[in-house]
This record gives sequence, structure tokens and C-alpha cells, in this order.
Amino acid sequence: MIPFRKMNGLGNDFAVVDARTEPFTPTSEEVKALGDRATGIGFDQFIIIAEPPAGETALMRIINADGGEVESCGNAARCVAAILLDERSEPEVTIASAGGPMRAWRAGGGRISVDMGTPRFGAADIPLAEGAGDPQALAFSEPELAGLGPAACANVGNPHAVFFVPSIAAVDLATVGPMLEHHPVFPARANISFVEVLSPGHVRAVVHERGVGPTRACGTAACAIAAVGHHMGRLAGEVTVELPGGPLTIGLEGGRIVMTGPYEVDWTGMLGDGVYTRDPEPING
Ligand SMILES: N[C@H](CCC[C@H](N)C(=O)O)C(=O)O
Repeated sequence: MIPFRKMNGLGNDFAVVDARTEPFTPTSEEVKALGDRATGIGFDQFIIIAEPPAGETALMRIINADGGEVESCGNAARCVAAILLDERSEPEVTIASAGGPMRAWRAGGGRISVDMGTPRFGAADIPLAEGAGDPQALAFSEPELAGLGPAACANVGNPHAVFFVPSIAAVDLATVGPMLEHHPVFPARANISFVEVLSPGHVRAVVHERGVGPTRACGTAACAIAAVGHHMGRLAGEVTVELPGGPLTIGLEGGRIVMTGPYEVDWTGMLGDGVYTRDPEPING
């Protein structure tokens, strides 16, 4: 059995295993079972902290609730950074991931800032299928999708499609989310966001995450929204992205995206061989 922390970033929740001293390599099926909210721990992503390549503080592996390993996770990066910063006196850590390295530091008020790198906007970067058209004005012809207007796409370590709409409440996320996530135009699938612009520095968004479905928050989506918004001139300066679970602050500094937000440890436990236990906590608070 190996210890884990149940953590969240604005309600986007994770089981975080520190596998730096004792390697932990669960199968896709084991992660799916542990992620089941009825019969398992229940989480949006399973996060493994592993030994890093030279020069980095740690490697973060991200496995979605569907068991698929992916490149990046913004909310989890803040959770992992908090663990790493608590262990050392240095003011900054660097987290390696398949989506690229991320620098992180404490931002005050219990929040963490993460340099999420430079967004990419090209068809091959997202990636999009051959002949998909303009990644910044990606139109869909299916009757359920045509009325959404075009999507603006970005890769911020992972693939995102962003729809700016007059009202996010009017979006039938349960129908259009899966259709878009699995649309053939996205050979690696995609995370799908719907955004209402309140002002050039303030948006409201809902997200259907690749490999999960609707989540309370998505850090990389907030980054993608700010990136495409700046790229198309609809957003400016620091952007507050209001998600169902709360707000993230996204700055663009020298072309790099810096995301700032909270993290929480909810409880701790042990897991292994497909089973888990929850550590006892004081009942009287
Ligand atoms: N579902 C995402 C990974 C987690 C992203 C989200 N939890 C975040 O905070 O960035 C993907 O498949 O790329």
C-alpha cells in the first residue's frame, strides 16, 4: 500500500500519489476503478509525482478518470507544487510533465502561481485533422453544433477548443461536450470550453474535459481561454476566469501564461492492489 492525498483545485479533484521513493505504475483499468465516484475514491484525475529528469524538482504524470494518460493539468500542478514547496526552502519549483516544464511559486493568500508556458495556435499544434480549416475559426456542420459558432483552439500543454457564446447557461453541455471531445477533427480529442465575456478582463466559463466530462474547474482551460482571447483581441491584460468551482487568474507575461489559484488537501489515505483506505481524522473537528 502507498500513501495518497485527496486534493482539489477549485473542486477539480485528484488522488495524488508520491511515487518518488517507491515507484507506482497503476494500469489504466486500475485508475478507472479507483476514479469511480460510486465504488472508488472518486476523482477527475489521478496524479503521480515521480522522479524527474535532471534539473527538475519532480515529474508529474496525469491520468484522466477514463484511464488515459495526458500531458498537462493546471489545477493539479498547483497541488503538486504546494507539496514540493512545503518540502524545501527554495521559493520556486519546476515540475516536469509530458506537456512541458512548469515553474511554480507561492502567490500569497494560500494561492500558487504556475508558469504554464507558451500557448500554440497552429493546426498541427492542437492537433487538428488534415484539412480541418482555421484553428482560430473552426466551424462545425452537425445540427447540434452549428449554432455554437466557431471555436478558437490552443494547445497549452494539452488540446483545447474554446467557444465564445452569448450565454453559457444556454449551452447543452451534456450533449455537445462529448460530441466535440470525440469529434474526428480532434485526433487527440480535446478539452471543450464555453465562455461568456463579461469584460476584456473577466469571463465566465464551463468546461467539458477530455477523458472526464464536466468538471468544477479546469486550469489548462482557463489558460487556453485567456490565450485565445488575447490572440483574437477580445481579452486584454490579466484575465479572471470564473469557473463553476471558483475563479482563476491568468496573466500573459512575455507570451507565457501564468495561472494563479488555490489548492486544498481534502483527506489522506493508503492505496494499492485496487483497494484504498482513508486515514482516521478527529471526529470533533
Ligand atoms: N482533461 C485534461 C487534463 C486535466 C486538465 C484539467 N484538470 C486542468 O486543470 O488543466 C486533458 O485531458 O487534457
